[in-house]
Amino acid sequence: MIEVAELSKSYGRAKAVDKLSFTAPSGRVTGFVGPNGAGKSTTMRMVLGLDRPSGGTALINGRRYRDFPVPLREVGALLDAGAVHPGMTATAHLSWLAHAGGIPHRRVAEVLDTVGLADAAHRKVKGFSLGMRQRLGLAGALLGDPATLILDEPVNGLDPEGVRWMRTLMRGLAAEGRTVFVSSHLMSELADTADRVVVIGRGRLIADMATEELIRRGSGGHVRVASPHAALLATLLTDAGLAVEQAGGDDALTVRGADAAQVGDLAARYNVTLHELTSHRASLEDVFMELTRDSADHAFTRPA
Ligand SMILES: Nc1ncnc2c1ncn2[C@@H]1O[C@H](COP(=O)(O)OP(=O)(O)OP(=O)(O)O)[C@@H](O)[C@H]1O
Repeated sequence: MIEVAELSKSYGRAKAVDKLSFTAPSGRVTGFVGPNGAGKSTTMRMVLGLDRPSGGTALINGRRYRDFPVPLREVGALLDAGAVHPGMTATAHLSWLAHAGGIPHRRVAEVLDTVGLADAAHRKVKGFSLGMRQRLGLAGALLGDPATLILDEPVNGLDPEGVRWMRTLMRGLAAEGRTVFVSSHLMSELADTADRVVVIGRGRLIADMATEELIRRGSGGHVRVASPHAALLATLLTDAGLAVEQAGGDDALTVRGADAAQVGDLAARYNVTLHELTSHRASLEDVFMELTRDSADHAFTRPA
């Protein structure tokens, strides 16, 4: 379990992370999402003891990262997949990490196999694609068979097959009881993977809840209804206090503020024939855009 309490980091007068509190439980994939510059990497670096907090605490299974005698056995991290010496082979890089972290050398071949790089074990990293580097970074994170994994944008650079593979792996690691804490600036990347999401913007907590609940709370859901009497139906729905828009084509309407049953019941009461009645849930991406609309990094939106 990762417990972050009132965690803050200032760079001069700028607050990269601002009194952030959340928990990432064990046995779950917790997504950590926010627009570019929201403070995700800074938070992860503080959890990993790489940056010193200006205030607050970050604990992994009740201890600070730097208090673990053999950290690699407790926490595996994938931060910057580019941070590998290009002249090293995959095996040499992992052997060096294993040696430095007090991990038995046999783990090198095991983790290369887990991440699908066994065939590239003796190739130099400079010839690796971004996706292969991500896999190698993940192999490094898994080396000490840790109970906690902290992965910063792990699907970055992976092709669709690689993304699917990474999702399955993350879910498998959580199913084994591990804490999997994974960041992305795209909510959609985590929609099928994360049990919980922690959403931040400008260093502050925006939401911390089960993924399903976050979708439910979003206002992007709507009902699509089509009728040969669309104009009459639109009037009836509007009179009932619902927001109604034309949905493309003369016969179709988009209705917000009611579920499909309520729309269908209302149409039945007035004997209005329906040709279509479908419910559309808000996508996680819709909810995310709604939540973070005002918190995107200024530098990101400022015109060049
Ligand atoms: N070493 C530093 N010195 C000064 N400012 C920094 C430093 N590191 C990060 N920042 C600032 O802190 C804020 C948060 O950055 P951070 O990299 O943590 O965001 P992020 O959510 O990981 O973004 P991205 O999705 O783009 O990686 C940004 O405004 C960034 O410019």
